[in-house]
Amino acid sequence: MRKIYIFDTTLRDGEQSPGVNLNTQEKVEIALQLEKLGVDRMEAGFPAASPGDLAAVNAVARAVKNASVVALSRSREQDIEAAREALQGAQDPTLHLFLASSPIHRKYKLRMEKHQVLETAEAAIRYAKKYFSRIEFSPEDAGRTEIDFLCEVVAMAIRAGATVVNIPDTVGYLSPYEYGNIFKTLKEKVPGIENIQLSAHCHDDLGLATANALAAILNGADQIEGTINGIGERAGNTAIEEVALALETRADFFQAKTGLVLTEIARTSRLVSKLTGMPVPGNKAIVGANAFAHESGIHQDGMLKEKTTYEIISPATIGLKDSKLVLGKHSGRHAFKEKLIDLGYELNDEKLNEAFAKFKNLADRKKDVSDEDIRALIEEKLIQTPEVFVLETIQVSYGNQSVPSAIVRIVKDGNRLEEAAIGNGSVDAIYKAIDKVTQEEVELQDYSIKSVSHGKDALGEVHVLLAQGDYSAQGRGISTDILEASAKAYLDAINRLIDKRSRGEKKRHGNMTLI
Ligand SMILES: CC(=O)SCCNC(=O)CCNC(=O)[C@H](O)C(C)(C)COP(=O)(O)OP(=O)(O)OC[C@H]1O[C@@H](n2cnc3c(N)ncnc32)[C@H](O)[C@@H]1OP(=O)(O)O
Ligand SMILES: CC(C)C(=O)C(=O)O
Repeated sequence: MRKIYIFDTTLRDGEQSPGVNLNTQEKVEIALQLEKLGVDRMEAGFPAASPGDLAAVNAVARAVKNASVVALSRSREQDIEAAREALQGAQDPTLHLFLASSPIHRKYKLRMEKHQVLETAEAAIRYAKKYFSRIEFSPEDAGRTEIDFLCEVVAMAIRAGATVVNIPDTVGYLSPYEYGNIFKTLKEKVPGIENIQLSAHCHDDLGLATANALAAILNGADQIEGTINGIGERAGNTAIEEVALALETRADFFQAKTGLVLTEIARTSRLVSKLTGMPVPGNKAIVGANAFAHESGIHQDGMLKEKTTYEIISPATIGLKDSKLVLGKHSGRHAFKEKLIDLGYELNDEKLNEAFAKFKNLADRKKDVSDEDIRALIEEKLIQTPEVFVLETIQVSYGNQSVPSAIVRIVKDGNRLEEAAIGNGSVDAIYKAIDKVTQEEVELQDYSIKSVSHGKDALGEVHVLLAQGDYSAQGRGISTDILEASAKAYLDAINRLIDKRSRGEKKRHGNMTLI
């Protein structure tokens, strides 16, 4: 199996993500984690960019023992000197020199002719060779460079002493077929190419960074450059975790592997996200929160029967505990029952069906149904008392300049009863309308509300305590809407009061309710 070297540039190209700025301590923390991950080379920064970056690269160079620390430099002596200073103390330093080679960059940015590009790059490599035994050279925007000129540039870099030649698709312009062909052509045409390593550096402007890196591997690339979570300039770089897992999962096809400690991937991803402040999208391959989460009933049923039906990678491979079955409106009974067992509930088929119907109802109104939501649903069911009054609908009118009003429709013995009322607030209006329907004279002694799950669509749980003469009862209501939860709690307490009264179950002692 061929070894593919991993050149991590999270601390350099990754840091070029707009809005990201890592201080020395943060760079060292990430570098040490990258070392645990087992990257072969790590680009720590661009020392000529600022004294702060020079110091940060130096701190990384001194901290890291098991990977080559790399510093980026333009093809200019002053940048090379800055990189030299920054890499002092490194066990195995690499200098990364670059100069653009494409017609657009030559004409507009560098204002150089082809021969000047060749001369400038050669002079820089030869100057650097006095100080560095490992030199990587990158013809920037190689992807849009005339192939014959690119061959000339690569041949020059090899003659001048580069040990790795990198082929950047700087603007993420190429298709995998075209990018792979560049490697094939260089291998066929450039003398001495077998004496150096060829590297791939791709950007994700067209969403092709990982595909292009894999195409490069299929056509002879020895090294892949990329970042954790795919962060980087504009749309980012090849995500290292994607390449590593593609090679691992499809070793049969690629016949190549990285030396990464794959179980460190999830931890590294979280650290990079935390310190760069760049959240990982939920649907991001390998490290996104949904990468091992299954929502639909048919998939969940398959997963419960045999995980490989819907998972090509085990979450343990990247250091995660387990896959997640996320309950939502597409879930089925198998997954729901499994979740209940996890949460400690064992219901018979009839109760399960009832709970499942309630769950589907909630899932229609709520994006994710959490464990707390399910507990709340089940417990509400288990402690339910006979329902004399059943809430059918409420309609509330509220404006900060008008008097709140509510209309409630309640079913009793199969008859629909409707009443309207105004109140000091929306809840007060609802409660007055309910009083009119139930004709029960009750005193609201306590009202509390709390959220039982997270997010804007969290379930709200309302508790009320009602008193009527010698009787008192608590009521509880749960809904994604707090007014509906309030109405349900109030009616629940009235139903319990009626139940207690019918059983002669008195009494309150002071503020204590006997249950
Ligand atoms: C594809 C990539 O990701 S390359 C890396 C990109 N990263 C960065 O640019 C981050 C760090 N950069 C910086 O801090 C600054 O750009 C610096 C310190 C390097 C240079 O700053 P300044 O001297 O103010 O120059 P500025 O950035 O405005 O312009 C770049 C100059 O470098 C030249 N240049 C660009 N690439 C190279 C190169 N590889 N080798 C030599 N010269 C180069 C440009 O032609 C321009 O030269 P000019 O001033 O003669 O026109
Ligand atoms: C410096 C080079 C490798 C680069 O980052 C690019 O071309 O994208």
